[in-house]
This record gives sequence, structure tokens and C-alpha cells, in this order.
Amino acid sequence: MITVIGSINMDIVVETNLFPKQGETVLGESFHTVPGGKGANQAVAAARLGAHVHMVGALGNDAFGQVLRNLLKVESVKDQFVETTSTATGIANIILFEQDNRIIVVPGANHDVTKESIDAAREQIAKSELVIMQLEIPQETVEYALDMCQELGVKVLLNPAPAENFKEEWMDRVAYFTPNETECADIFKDDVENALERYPNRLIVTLGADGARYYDGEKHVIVKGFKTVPKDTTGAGDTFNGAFAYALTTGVGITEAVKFANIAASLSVEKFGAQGGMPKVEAVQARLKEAR
Ligand SMILES: Nc1ncnc2c1ncn2[C@@H]1O[C@H](COP(=O)(O)OP(=O)(O)OP(=O)(O)O)[C@@H](O)[C@H]1O
Ligand SMILES: [K+]
Repeated sequence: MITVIGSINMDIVVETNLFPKQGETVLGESFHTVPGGKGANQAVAAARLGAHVHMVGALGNDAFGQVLRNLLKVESVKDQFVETTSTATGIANIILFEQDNRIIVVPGANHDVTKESIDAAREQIAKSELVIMQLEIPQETVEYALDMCQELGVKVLLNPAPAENFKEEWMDRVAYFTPNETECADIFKDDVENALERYPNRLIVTLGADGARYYDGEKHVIVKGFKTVPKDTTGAGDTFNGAFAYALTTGVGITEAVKFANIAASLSVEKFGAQGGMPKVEAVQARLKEAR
């Protein structure tokens, strides 16, 4: 059983060929809403593979909140510790303009995930094989949850995104730490090799299409990514984390778990949207065979 403590958002995507000036109105090309938030994404990634997942988070008392809660249920993510609060559901307003994007994130209800929310889920956390967290909820909540997990002897997988919300002093409470290369450099202010050697078998750095790497105490291990033609890499990191967590709970070692996560993430980049391409376990197993 896995517990994910983190964010749930609705991504609001507007595509436009004209960008409005202050006070101006323009007509856009398209609009759609896509479920997101790193917490929800990682919960869905693990659940789709077959993990038993509980989510701790918060939604607003609004239409997006209802839709997102329903989607969690559809994915068999248990939502009893997802509170409904009086703040609006978190959103990311994504404006696609000239092949690039401008994003405004309004955390909203995600900032209502407090120490009390963690206390409410204490029994659930105690029963978990692994707790997954990211950094899109308040820092003091993450810190409180890390302390609780340490007290209860529950392992934590921390995906430090966005990296600026991480405190290096937390490393002693983290079993697995999964930054991408940029986040790794931002956090440790050091070469990736040096950083990896400081945290053997705990720090796993994802390398995009190249896969991921870690240091096993004696040597550097690079687990190559699965070569594919990506359509949309949104959610690659979230799929990697959810799949890595799932694999660890099946009892495999780090190398096997990273291999599994690379394959799951390679499948996810072949489809649009963060959650759209997250695979079921059979698809990962089939590709694992192909890769051996
Ligand atoms: N083009 C790709 N082809 C195959 N696998 C990929 C590709 N891009 C990413 N992956 C897989 O996804 C994992 C995570 O990717 P990355 O290191 O880019 O993390 P990220 O920056 O957190 O991702 P994102 O923010 O795009 O979700 C990689 O370790 C790899 O397994
Ligand atoms: K995708």
C-alpha cells in the first residue's frame, strides 16, 4: 500500500495565436482542461499499475473539485483523506503561444493541506509500505509528514519538484530522492557525480530520454531509458515516480525498479497529457521483455 501526500490540480489550457496586451481582448484557438498536479499524477501512475493507493490532499468546493475527485475514484485512488475546503481547487493556467507556454499556477486548496491533514491520515500512513511526496503543498506540511514517517518507520520517496521548496536538511528523513538533472544541480550545487556519491542507493537522478542513474556505494549505475518517439513528455517524471514506487513495493531492488520506471515513463511519453499515457502493468511487462 502506497500513500501519496501532494497536490491535485486542473490544468486549464488555452491555445492562442494572438497574445493580448494589457486591457485587450483577443480570440483564442482552443481550450481544454486536463487533470494534473504532481501528487495526483503520481498517485494515478502507481494505481494504474495495480498499486493500492491512498491520496492525502485537498480540493475546493467547486466543479473542478468534484471532477478531480471523481477521476481519482475512477483510477481506484482512495480519496477519503482528500479534504474539501473553502478555497478554490488548485489550477495551472497554461497559455500555449508561439510553440511555447506561459503558465500561471494558483495552488488554491493545495495550500490547505496542513499538519492537521497529516494527523488525520496518521493511521493510513502508519500502514503504508511507502509514502510519496512532492513539493507543491506547504513546506511545513512536508516537513511535518517527513517527521511523522520517520517516527513511524515508514519509508519516503520524495520527488523534489519544484526544487526551490526543498531543504537539504530533510535528506536524513528521505529513503529515495528523485530529482531530474536541473533539480539535482539546483539543490546540491554540485556535480551530479559528487551529489550521487553523497547519497548512495538513495539519490536517483532522472535523465530524460537517457533514463536515470544512481550510485550503489561502489560504482555509478546508469539505467538506460527505452528509446521511443515521444509525442508529449508531460508527466514523464510523474510516471517514473509512481512506477518506481510501485516496483519497490513489489520487493525488487533499485536497479530493477528504475528499469521498470524507465519503461513505464517511456510508454507515457507516447501519448498526450500527463495521465493519458500512464500504462497498466501488462504494457510495462511486455516492453520489459522486449528490452531484455
Ligand atoms: N523522450 C523520452 N523517451 C523515453 N523515455 C523518456 C523520455 N523522456 C523522459 N523519459 C523517461 O521519463 C523519466 C523522467 O524524465 P525527466 O528526467 O525528463 O524528468 P522530468 O523533468 O521530471 O519530466 P517532466 O517534467 O517532463 O515530467 C526518465 O527517467 C525516462 O525514464
Ligand atoms: K504524456
